[in-house]
Amino acid sequence: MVVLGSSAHFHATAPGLFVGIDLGTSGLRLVAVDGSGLAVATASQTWPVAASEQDPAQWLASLEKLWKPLIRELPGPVLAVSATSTSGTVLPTDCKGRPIASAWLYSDRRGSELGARFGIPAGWGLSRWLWWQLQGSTDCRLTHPSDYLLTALGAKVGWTDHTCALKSGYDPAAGKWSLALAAGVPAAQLPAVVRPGTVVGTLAPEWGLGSGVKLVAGCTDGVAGQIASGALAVGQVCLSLGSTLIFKGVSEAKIASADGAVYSHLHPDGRLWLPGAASACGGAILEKFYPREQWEELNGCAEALNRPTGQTAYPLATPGERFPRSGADFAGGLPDVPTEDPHFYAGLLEGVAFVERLGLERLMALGMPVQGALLCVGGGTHSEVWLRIRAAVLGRELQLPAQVQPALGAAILAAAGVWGVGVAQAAARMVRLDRQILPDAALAAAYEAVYRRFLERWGGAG
Ligand SMILES: Nc1ncnc2c1ncn2[C@@H]1O[C@H](COP(=O)(O)OP(=O)(O)O)[C@@H](O)[C@H]1O
Ligand SMILES: O=C(CO)[C@H](O)[C@H](O)COP(=O)(O)O
Repeated sequence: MVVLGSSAHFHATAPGLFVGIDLGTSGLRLVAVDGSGLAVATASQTWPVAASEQDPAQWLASLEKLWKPLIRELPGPVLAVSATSTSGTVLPTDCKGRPIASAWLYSDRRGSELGARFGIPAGWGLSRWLWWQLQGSTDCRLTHPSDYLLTALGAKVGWTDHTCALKSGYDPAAGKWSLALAAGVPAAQLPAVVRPGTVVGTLAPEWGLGSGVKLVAGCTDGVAGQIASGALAVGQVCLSLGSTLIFKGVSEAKIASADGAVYSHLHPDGRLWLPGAASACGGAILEKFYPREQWEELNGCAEALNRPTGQTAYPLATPGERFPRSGADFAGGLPDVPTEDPHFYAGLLEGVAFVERLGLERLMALGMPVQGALLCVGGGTHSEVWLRIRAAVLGRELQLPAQVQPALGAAILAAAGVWGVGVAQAAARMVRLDRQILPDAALAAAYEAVYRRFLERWGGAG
């Protein structure tokens, strides 16, 4: 499905636009914003969620389909474009940057046993890359989806950014491909690494915006969501509830867990770290049980129920979890009422909120600083009742940026590249908070007791 949109007004004070592209699990999204972060046009296309591969020809076809109508909508000149994509997804290309196979998604388990022998954390793209090489295709270059899209738009070949590079075996502290090289990946397959926000080329004329539009290195979708939330100072936390649940904070020190499920990206501005982790428990569970058209009605039913429902689910759409529990076979558990019962839907919302709290507590125990309100982004923020449940379970104020999408994070990187400023500085100009959700004290107390039971059931180490 293709959706186009445009904003009714345009900030005349900001003479130039920035386009952010988000190549996600469930589709492609484009946003054009002005220098104050106001969206002036959007376009998106959804596609069926694949477990293992995506076809780069499909990405390009979607980009071409969305690009023309988007640029027709624009009330001013575009200054720069950047892109974000799923973290851990790898794409083999030839030396000219042309794909030579499908992209292997972050959720594809091929290579995981092989990777474990080299100490590669579960889910990292490096394991898939090793597996790909075993198939005999060694004359190829390791590329990430966002690098590829920018190359297709005209950027030079042979680079990636340090956030996409992390799960492909790059050590941002040392500035070296340490893990990839130790696992035996030939250096010739590995791209040069740049900081997100670095100008990597100019838009090719066939994309219809004239000359001089800068192409700017992007980042992973988790980091883009964090940039879009503005959570870039020490102690700030971004919770991104989309198909998955991504936790990200900001710290002075690098934080990691022994199994690699908790890791730290280098802050795009350097020096600080972005510790975090991702859970497979997230919004995908709703997709599994209910068509999207029913969600609003179900939210209304959940609103009308007496909450807490008393359910202590750990909802996973498919077996396999990374954090706060871990295990390829870990299957979690669903609410113990029929799916037609509104308590089932509400129990799913509550279960995700409990997992979110457990995740946050585990990150804090590892030393991640958490100060003030939590910033929330991702499709899950479209549900009011879910936001109120999350605020009560977490016992903290939630804040929502006006735009809750990773594509804005990419647009902010594009602006930082053109303005020649740090990403935090660009975000301070472009991220606007929309509203806050305060935890209801009585509800929070009631959820505390249910969370204790959730912990007895799921709070183990595994
Ligand atoms: N109205 C809604 N009510 C409840 N959940 C919603 C609603 N709209 C979106 N969501 C949640 O957001 C998820 C999609 O989030 P999104 O950030 O768009 O996806 P992705 O992670 O694939 O990029 C859905 O799976 C669903 O759980
Ligand atoms: O689950 C994901 C797939 O969309 C996220 O990309 C991911 O795990 C977050 O990764 P990162 O912290 O590297 O951005």
